Amino acid sequence: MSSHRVDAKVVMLGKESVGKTSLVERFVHHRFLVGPYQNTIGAAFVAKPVQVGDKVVTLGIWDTAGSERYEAMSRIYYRGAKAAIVCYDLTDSSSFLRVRFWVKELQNCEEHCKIYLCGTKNDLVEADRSVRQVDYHDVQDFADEIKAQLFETSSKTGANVDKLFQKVAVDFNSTAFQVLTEEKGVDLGQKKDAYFYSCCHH
Ligand SMILES: Nc1nc2c(ncn2[C@@H]2O[C@H](COP(=O)(O)OP(=O)(O)OP(=O)(O)O)[C@@H](O)[C@H]2O)c(=O)[nH]1
Repeated sequence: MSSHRVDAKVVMLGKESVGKTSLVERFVHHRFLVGPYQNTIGAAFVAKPVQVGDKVVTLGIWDTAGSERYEAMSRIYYRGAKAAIVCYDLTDSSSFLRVRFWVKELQNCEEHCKIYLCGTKNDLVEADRSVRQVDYHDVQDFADEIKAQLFETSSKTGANVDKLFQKVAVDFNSTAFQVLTEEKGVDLGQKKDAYFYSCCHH
């Protein structure tokens, strides 16, 4: 298998500083970077193989910039994604408003993209319950409505991070998910430009 071979395109979406880069960093490099927050510009790509039973599913993860300034670009990155991890910060209710925006966007433009909702920074909530601004049950109701999976994670402690990406890989590998797959895989080496399609406008 070529190191560029990707089975499933996964896109990280969500308001700036909700912790998208930290989630990917924890999942791929098993670490949590401390120090001044650096916002993502454009998007970053990383591929990671995940063992699913006797198979290996390589996830190609696009970590998009959350800043609204880069929103139009994020639309380019979710094009053709098999899964979208839509993140919000459990301690910031405004970040959940962006979740609704991205979910609508995906429903309108990428109907075959499976949605995962991810409430981040759960360590802060565990340390002090009063900082929680987004209720678990409210989000679970919303997740049921849109047929999405819900995870509450902490990139600091690692809680639920592997579980989230493992679920993405398992779902992709499942028959139900694969019938939606038009192509078996995308070779980034050959199809780099394929990611720069025009985006969906309303
Ligand atoms: N306590 C805690 N802090 C976190 C966690 N995840 C991210 N952070 C912090 O939140 C800030 C933003 O994290 P990023 O991962 O850069 O956020 P982002 O969503 O990629 O931001 P953009 O690139 O601007 O879209 C950083 O200071 C992180 O250290 C977490 O699980 N727990």
